Amino acid sequence: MERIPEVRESTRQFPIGAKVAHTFSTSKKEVGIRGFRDFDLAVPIQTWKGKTSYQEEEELMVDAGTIKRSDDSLEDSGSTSFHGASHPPEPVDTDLMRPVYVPIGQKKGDGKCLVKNISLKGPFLDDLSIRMPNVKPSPSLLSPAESLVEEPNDLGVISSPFTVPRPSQNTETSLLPDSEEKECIWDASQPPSGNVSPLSSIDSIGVVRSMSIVNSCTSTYRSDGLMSDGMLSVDRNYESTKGSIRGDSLESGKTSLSRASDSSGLSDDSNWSNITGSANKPHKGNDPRWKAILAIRARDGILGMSHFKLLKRLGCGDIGSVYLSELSGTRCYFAMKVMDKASLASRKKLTRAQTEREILQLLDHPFLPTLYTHFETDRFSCLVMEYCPGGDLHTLRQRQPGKHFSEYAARFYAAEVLLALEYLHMLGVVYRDLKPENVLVRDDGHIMLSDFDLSLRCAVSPTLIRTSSDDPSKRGAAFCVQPACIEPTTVCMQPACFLPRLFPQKNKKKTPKPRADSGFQANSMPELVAEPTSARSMSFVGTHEYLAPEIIKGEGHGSAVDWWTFGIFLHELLYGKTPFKGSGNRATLFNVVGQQLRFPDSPATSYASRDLIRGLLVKEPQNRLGVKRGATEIKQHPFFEGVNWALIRCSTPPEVPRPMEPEYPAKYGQVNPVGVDNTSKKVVGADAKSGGKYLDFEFF
Ligand SMILES: Nc1ncnc2c1ncn2[C@@H]1O[C@H](COP(=O)(O)OP(=O)(O)OP(=O)(O)O)[C@@H](O)[C@H]1O
Repeated sequence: MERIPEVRESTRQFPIGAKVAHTFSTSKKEVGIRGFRDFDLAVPIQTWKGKTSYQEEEELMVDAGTIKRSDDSLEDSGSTSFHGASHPPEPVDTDLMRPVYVPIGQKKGDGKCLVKNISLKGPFLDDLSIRMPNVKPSPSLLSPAESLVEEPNDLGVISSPFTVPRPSQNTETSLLPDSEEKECIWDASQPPSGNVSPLSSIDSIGVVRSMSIVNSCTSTYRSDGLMSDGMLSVDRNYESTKGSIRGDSLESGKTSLSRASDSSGLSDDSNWSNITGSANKPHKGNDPRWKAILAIRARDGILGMSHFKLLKRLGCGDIGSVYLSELSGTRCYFAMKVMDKASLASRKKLTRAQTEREILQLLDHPFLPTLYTHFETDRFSCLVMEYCPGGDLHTLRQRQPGKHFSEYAARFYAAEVLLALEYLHMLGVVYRDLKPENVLVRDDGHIMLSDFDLSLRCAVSPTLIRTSSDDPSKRGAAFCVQPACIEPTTVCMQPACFLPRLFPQKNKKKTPKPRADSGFQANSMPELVAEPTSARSMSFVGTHEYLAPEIIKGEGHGSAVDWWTFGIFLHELLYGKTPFKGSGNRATLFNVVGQQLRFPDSPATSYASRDLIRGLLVKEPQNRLGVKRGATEIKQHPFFEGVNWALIRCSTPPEVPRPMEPEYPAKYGQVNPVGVDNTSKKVVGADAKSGGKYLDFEFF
């Protein structure tokens, strides 16, 4: 059983002006804070409050053990400045996610140290001791060995003194300015390439440590093969301000949060939209919306705001608002996500927006959104996507008797989501934000997984595993060995849809065997394993009730988080609630990490469904169902027995939304984002907000 983490009752906060101790004790043990000299410092200075967005950075100074505001003088050559809280520290509260703000930086030429970023660490005692291997103290503070390290420049910013372990896997570098902060991912199966800073190491307690530094990260390779460090991350806006209430339920409004890195600039590749054709989406060839887009493009050259009528706001997310829009005169409807570029920049959400766009560009799958075009105006960045009139699964669930889906419906939606996740993993995309709110229902009742701004892009090497009955070692490689999901009486067999002719089912009820033994059924079936199992991120990303334990614990996470969230998702569909929800976010996170999974007494569910959820909600990611062979092994679970994976898109969904009303414009009028005249493509002034033919509304 897992240890229930202790609360850091004795964590101190340091108000401005306070003297900062070099060490302090906790209820568990003394945690070393070796002081500013080494920049080996963990200073909790600010309590994070649930929905607070820290947008305006304000420098706080740590000066010889004293925290000051940035407007105080920085004369002392030993001073360290760091971006800290945006307002004075508040009294200590009991919020679980109290961050430990860690200044990191480097000495400037004048002896001052500008620290660019801070990191929010997890809630546990171990997080208090944070090694800061990236930081280059002043020569006078260095040991002789450390003095050999290359000197920092004197620009006052970290220029990139550290080595990205696997640059080829950092997929976010292409369009961003050098000074961007980026999430750094790495392949945990490989030692880092290039020069690792001699200062890189794991801390004394062996806890994964990572810091966000401008455009760089550092890594440590542990002898057990796990990367212990290497993260580019800072986002104090890590809880989105969305939190909207959907449906009538108290548990609605799950909020995505992100401590992943954000950037301060977005590339303007406005040409991109107009080279996006069906060429990279071969399955869209017969789509009338593609044809309409292409026809306009052939006629007018490029597509822009003036080609669309915005009819209705569908919703508002953390990085933009989504509008139902019509490609004028075509009766083709789209969902247009409109993002205010200045707002993105000021809120450091540009990287998220860019990630989402890049991922959308990749997709061509029936259960994932089609990005029809993208364009930029002076003020806005717009993504034109497929419109889903059926709302989201959260709302749909609220309408079900007992506010939960039948097992039949849950299986259907879960199966489609599973295929979407499988496809994403094949593309090297870890989705990270699965929840019913993000599963939209198309006009035909099939699903569409939406919202990729929290996703992680990483490298993946799809592998075709050919097993052979006469090669036991290879045979084993294709088997799903997930003891955690297997109870003594359980058999994980190939579902019927995988067995026609090829693999006759063998008395599975009479002779239950562990799944490892049942793997013989696949003894000649080639299997594609396309799971980005080695990618690791240190970001704190997701939605409280859906966060995987490894994310909460800050251990580094990879694609297994999607299988965890898939388990929570299935639980919510079947029972109408998530399994670890507590009285607040703090309690929820504790439950996720430490509480055993227990199923509600009602509604009654099948053993197979519970077994699957149990297998997915294994706290240790390495033992979780799906982690070895991805969706393939989940598809083979008995819960999905009978699912015809290849033809599921042709099956009849549990519910089909009412047909779309044809006269949207008449009903809704035409609406327009504030400041945009989509007939002239000009940004118009404040006058345009009042009156006129457009309805105006705010963005965020
Ligand atoms: N393709 C679509 N069709 C119909 N409605 C959509 C579509 N895409 C988004 N929406 C609606 O717009 C809302 C905002 O979506 P958006 O993806 O911007 O943010 P989000 O899902 O709320 O999350 P986040 O804050 O993480 O971006 C959604 O909640 C959904 O109701």
